[in-house]
Amino acid sequence: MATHLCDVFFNKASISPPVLQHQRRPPFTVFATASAAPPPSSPPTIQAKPKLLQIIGGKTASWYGNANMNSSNAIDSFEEEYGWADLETDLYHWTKTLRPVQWYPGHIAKTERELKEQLKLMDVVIEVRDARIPISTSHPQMDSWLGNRKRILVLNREDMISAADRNAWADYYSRQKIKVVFSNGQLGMGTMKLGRLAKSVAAEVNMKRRARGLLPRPVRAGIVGYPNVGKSSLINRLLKRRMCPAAPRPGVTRVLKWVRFGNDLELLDSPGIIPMRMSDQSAAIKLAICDDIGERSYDVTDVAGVLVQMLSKLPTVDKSNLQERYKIDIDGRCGKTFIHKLAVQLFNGDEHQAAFRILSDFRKGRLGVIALERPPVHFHV
Ligand SMILES: Nc1nc2c(ncn2[C@@H]2O[C@H](COP(=O)(O)OP(=O)(O)OP(=O)(O)O)[C@@H](O)[C@H]2O)c(=O)[nH]1
Repeated sequence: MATHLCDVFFNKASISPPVLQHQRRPPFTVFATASAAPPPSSPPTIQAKPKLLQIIGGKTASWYGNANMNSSNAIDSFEEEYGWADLETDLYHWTKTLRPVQWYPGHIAKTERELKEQLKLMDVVIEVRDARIPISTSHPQMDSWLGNRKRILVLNREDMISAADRNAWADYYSRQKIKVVFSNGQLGMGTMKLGRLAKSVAAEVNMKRRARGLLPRPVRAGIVGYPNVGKSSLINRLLKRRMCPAAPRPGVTRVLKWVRFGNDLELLDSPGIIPMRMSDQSAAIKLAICDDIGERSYDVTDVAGVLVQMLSKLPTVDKSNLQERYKIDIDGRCGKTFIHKLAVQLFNGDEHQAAFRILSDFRKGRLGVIALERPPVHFHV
């Protein structure tokens, strides 16, 4: 008999989880040569959870509601509190027994093949990630595909995370000397900076061409990333024209398309790519929650159940808002019970509809600005 989501929650203590994805994956280096990608097939190592969670991002333990404590008190109390690493451990156990999330439609396989070819033409790659889940939207093979090619990292949907989340990520990447642009593809914030950065790369490329006696040419920038992270919207914002189809569901862009941006740049819009096998199911469930993977790949009730449990545990979420919105107690022990209650209350017992309502509220930002990831505890410099 399949283990129920709630049983998993209560029985997790006896099992050791593997090292979580965000603790495994080393960062890449932008505009540089270092940092080899981890072999995609390397088996997960078992590692004990660190005793003390170090906060990256120059933030103090006040993140967790202890604003007035001195540092030693803060650390003592912080150790006792539930943090991001605990959440990842729980997530591993919650997702372990659920139907695996897998999505690799034909157009993605085709895109992957074509992108590898087009990469040879690109002077710079603009990699777009979802700011709510920058780790889960980083493709494990991207480093090996790109090699030493110049790269600009964009965390899009910045409007969906808090200033504290943003600061934590900005600090995390700046410590690794990675240039990151935060953007809002819907309203256009960050696109001017992105345009400037891409054009400065263009200038560099053409300087080198001139030095070799070649005529200048428009620089080619490929925009790549997971489905539905906002690639086409960013291009439309950059061009100030609706040149690429954009819609609130993954898999809208189906073909690669070059468009011209001024005299200096050519931009390639590409369909979202995703690994053929999602070995990290915690990451996969976050993609499903954020609508960054096709809906046919997951069970909506399972995914909404995990979301409820995450919301009830996340140190940055105000639980009273949720209770007020749905008029149901949220205690974090069983997301599916919550969904069942909501179904009875509002949808004549239809749990699918109730689950969909919760996911849609989260995706539309009705539950507040909520990031599902924070920078890893330890990282390579
Ligand atoms: N809230 C918010 N929504 C955004 C942002 N950027 C894009 N969107 C919305 O997200 C949805 C997906 O955007 P697209 O530009 O189609 O995403 P894509 O990465 O090209 O998607 P694929 O075609 O699946 O590869 C659209 O409904 C956009 O309006 C953003 O910064 N904030």
